Amino acid sequence: MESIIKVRDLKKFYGKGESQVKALNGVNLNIEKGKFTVITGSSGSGKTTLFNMIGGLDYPDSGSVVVDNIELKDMKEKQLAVFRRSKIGFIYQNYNLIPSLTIKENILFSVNLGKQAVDKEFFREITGFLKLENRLDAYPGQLSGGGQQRVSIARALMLKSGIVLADEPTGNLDSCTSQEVLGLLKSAAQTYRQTLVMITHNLDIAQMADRVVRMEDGQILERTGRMQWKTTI
Ligand SMILES: Nc1ncnc2c1ncn2[C@@H]1O[C@H](COP(=O)(O)OP(=O)(O)OP(=O)(O)O)[C@@H](O)[C@H]1O
Repeated sequence: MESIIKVRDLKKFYGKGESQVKALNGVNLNIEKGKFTVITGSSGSGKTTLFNMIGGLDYPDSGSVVVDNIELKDMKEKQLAVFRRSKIGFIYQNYNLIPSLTIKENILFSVNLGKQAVDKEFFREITGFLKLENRLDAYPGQLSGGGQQRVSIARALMLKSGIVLADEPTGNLDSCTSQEVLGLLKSAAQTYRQTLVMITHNLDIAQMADRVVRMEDGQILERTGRMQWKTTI
């Protein structure tokens, strides 16, 4: 199986001396194309730091991240910004919608930012899939939390980037809405052949994934059997 994301001996330390935090302490990870991977682990284990490295939002101290055959550490800030816009659909806990734009404008925001042509047929399909077709002229504040998260999923999918990174996407939703939104996100990722990487504390969500990797103290533990884990270093 082809790995679309390859992380090699990735390190990111904060601070110096005794107070130094090894947020990523030699992470190795291959993520297969088209699969749904969950990254879980306790608070402070390094999940968000890893997410930021894979998404080209921050530079590591050492090691390498290759996304879709692109080595991220070789890129300058501006190139990374272009990479993020074109290659990654981001989904966050707080939705990150622009309140003064309509739902339609929010969904098209990333595509317009990247100056990509809008595929109108795909837009109709995605908004139908995510049950947003009747809310396109509304504003984010007029939608429920679940509705707003469906908008951010639509915005990520519209990029057709192939990779969707989601950081606790249901963290602000009740459990019933979480299930609905996750079901839609998972089936949309499958239908549109996206590689979905999701950070979550929620073990119910982890059960829906093709693969679960757990982080601890800046390292990846891979499941080797029922409730057994080993480091990948
Ligand atoms: N900018 C920073 N400056 C200093 N320390 C940081 C910084 N960012 C993260 N850290 C530290 O690095 C470690 C890993 O943080 P990270 O946010 O990646 O963990 P996490 O697993 O995502 O935690 P959570 O589940 O609480 O979001 C933590 O000890 C955190 O305090």
